[in-house]
Amino acid sequence: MTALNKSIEPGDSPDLTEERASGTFDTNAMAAVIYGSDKFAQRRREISEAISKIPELADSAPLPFLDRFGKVTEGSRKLSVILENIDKLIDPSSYEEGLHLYTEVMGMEGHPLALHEVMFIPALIAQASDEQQVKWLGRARRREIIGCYAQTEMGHGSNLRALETTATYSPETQEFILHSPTITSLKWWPGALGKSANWAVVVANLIIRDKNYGPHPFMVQLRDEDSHEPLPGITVGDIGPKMAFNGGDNGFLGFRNYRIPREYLLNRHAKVEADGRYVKPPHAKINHSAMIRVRSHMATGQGALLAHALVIAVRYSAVRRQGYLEDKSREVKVLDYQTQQHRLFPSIARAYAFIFCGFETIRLYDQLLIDVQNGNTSGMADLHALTSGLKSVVTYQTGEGIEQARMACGGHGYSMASYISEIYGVAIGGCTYEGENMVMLLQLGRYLVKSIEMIQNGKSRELGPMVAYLAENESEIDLNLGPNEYLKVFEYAARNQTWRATEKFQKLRNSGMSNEKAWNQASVELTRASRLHTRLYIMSTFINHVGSIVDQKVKGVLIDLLNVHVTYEVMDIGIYVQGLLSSNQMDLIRNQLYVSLETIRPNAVSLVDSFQISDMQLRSVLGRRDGNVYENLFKWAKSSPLNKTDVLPSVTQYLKPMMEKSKL
Ligand SMILES: CC/C=C\C/C=C\C/C=C\C/C=C\C/C=C\CCCC(=O)SCCNC(=O)CCNC(=O)[C@H](O)C(C)(C)COP(=O)(O)OP(=O)(O)OC[C@H]1O[C@@H](n2cnc3c(N)ncnc32)[C@H](O)[C@@H]1OP(=O)(O)O
Ligand SMILES: Cc1cc2nc3c(=O)[nH]c(=O)nc-3n(C[C@H](O)[C@H](O)[C@H](O)COP(=O)(O)OP(=O)(O)OC[C@H]3O[C@@H](n4cnc5c(N)ncnc54)[C@H](O)[C@@H]3O)c2cc1C
Repeated sequence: MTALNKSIEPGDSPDLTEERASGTFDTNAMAAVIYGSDKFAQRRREISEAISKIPELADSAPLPFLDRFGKVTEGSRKLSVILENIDKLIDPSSYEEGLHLYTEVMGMEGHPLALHEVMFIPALIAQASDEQQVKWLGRARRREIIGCYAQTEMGHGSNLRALETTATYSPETQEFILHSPTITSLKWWPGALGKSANWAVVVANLIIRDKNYGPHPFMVQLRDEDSHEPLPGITVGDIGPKMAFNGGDNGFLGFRNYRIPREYLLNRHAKVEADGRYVKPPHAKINHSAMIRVRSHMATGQGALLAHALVIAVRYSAVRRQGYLEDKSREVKVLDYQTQQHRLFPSIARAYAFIFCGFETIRLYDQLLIDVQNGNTSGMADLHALTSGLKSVVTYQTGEGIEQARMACGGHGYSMASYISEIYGVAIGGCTYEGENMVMLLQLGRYLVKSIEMIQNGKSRELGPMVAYLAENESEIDLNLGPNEYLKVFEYAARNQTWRATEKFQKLRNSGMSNEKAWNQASVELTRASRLHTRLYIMSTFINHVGSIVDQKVKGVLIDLLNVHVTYEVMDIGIYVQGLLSSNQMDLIRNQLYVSLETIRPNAVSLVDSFQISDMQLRSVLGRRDGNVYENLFKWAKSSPLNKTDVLPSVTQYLKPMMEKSKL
């Protein structure tokens, strides 16, 4: 019989082999579900295999032992090896294959092309005219130039309308003059801006004859293409070390009356004619499209980060033995403790849920892109609201899940040998970038309030499908019927909270308070509504996705995982459903959750193995596929640069004299 879990190999820790043998489904079949097709899951495995055959693609040292300079250099070194071998490794026209290659080789600490791929090229695709694409897109795709996306300034990131960088049109020379008038107007944070990029999409206020037309994207050359020196009028550099992404060079950028041709305004949607006439775009917020794209991809991206931490924590929990249950002759795997399962299994469910929900959101984005290219911008507001809420909820919950995974690994989780703190630092960056989470929850809040106002004005029929439930009456809940009933519980909670928050806002406003003050005073309640609405969306896409799965064994275990998800999520929002569920019903759900944890237990390792994250990509001693943790932990510690000598110079120079002095 072939093993269902394809990861069993001789020499593996017997504890992990035992776990893999208890799995009830084929992990390759699950990987096909996670990565969208059997073909792509297979390609991922082939790419990982091909990478492992090129020794220069391996890290030259464990990344945690490198300093900042070493990390930045290592990223560029590996990038050059990738590019020398690219045709052997991937189909260069496949974005997904490229992403897998980069993730595996470069890791998550940042590299010179990260923003080039994630924002610069997408901004050119969405915002450059056909002519401009001929000029720049091919060069960017061939990596003749390295680009970044420079929008945020030292003084302003959230409030785009207050950006200070100006691009003033000069009809005489047909140029824009870029200028940074203050310290706070320096571009600050853009990834790869500091040292790597030689071009940037720069967001600046378009000024024509003293009139400010708001932020617009411009294509700007920053550095000489031969010498890589900054061009005259450009001040650029690295902003220093960060919580994570320290292999990346997030940068600052200032302009001193820096001139670019009129044709460098990215003008697919808005234009400036030679005489200075402004041609309006079809939608006022069309310049935000690069951000909507990244936000649309963040659910899968964050799901993958959560998956990394869970692979580590679940595998380690199956080899870590501590304490006893009934059998006092042998310590128990910590994964057998209910508290450990409660800490980890709902996060496994969330990782799957985020990935599945991400598929749907990316599909919506791809459709919107086609619609917008055809002049139809009607879907923009819906997707903006949805992705604003989604990026906020998935980044926050991913951060929570990763931190729980770290604690689930005890002391060794705190060591960089686990690598979990790096994953955490990267993931929680997402709470801030692409729109600070509270700010984005409030964007969704605006949309929800407007939806309620439509209902109040008798326009329920005009509500989009995602908010139609706000107009429904609640029905009886029978919790024995499965996930769809839990969905109704969530609908109840989201509907109730959205109405309450909206009514609070309206009441304050009707009392004579200004719109802004009333909004501010209702804003915590509004963010709560946005979170519930978003969690409802995540749950419903999870349910729909599981419903569409054909492989019965895979579907069976995903239904078990869905049961963990729905019961955990409903327990987690207990305070919002007190009016709907009795305490007996809450007890019933709590018990269902405990039963579902036990049900999922034999499949826990197979569920995380199915993410098929190679050891190279995981970079974790605790999460190793073979489970041989202890001997490798010792090896890892011995490779610390501090252990190169038995007596450190700092001891000779400072500690020894101190101890000698004390002896006198
Ligand atoms: C496949 C791989 C692809 C992706 C990657 C995958 C995964 C990611 C994982 C890892 C990524 C790794 C590396 C990347 C790392 C970092 C990248 C980070 C890059 C950045 O951070 S770029 C900078 C991002 N900055 C922001 O997000 C700023 C946030 N602020 C805003 O967006 C705006 O200021 C705002 C939306 C909060 C407000 O905008 P505004 O002032 O212009 O508007 P108003 O408040 O006045 O609202 C007016 C009106 O307009 C509506 N509106 C706003 N935006 C939109 C929109 N985009 N579309 C449609 N409608 C919009 C708003 O709702 C209002 O409507 P109303 O009807 O009046 O209520
Ligand atoms: C790792 C990383 C990578 C980045 N990469 C890029 C990049 O490539 N390109 C780029 O241009 N930028 C980038 N950024 C910048 C990022 O997009 C901004 O930092 C982000 O949009 C938040 O803006 P801010 O820093 O101005 O936060 P602030 O707005 O100053 O937030 C501070 C606090 O104020 C609150 N707040 C602000 N406004 C409101 C409001 N209206 N209502 C209620 N509360 C409010 C926030 O909730 C938060 O608690 C990156 C940032 C990070 C961390």
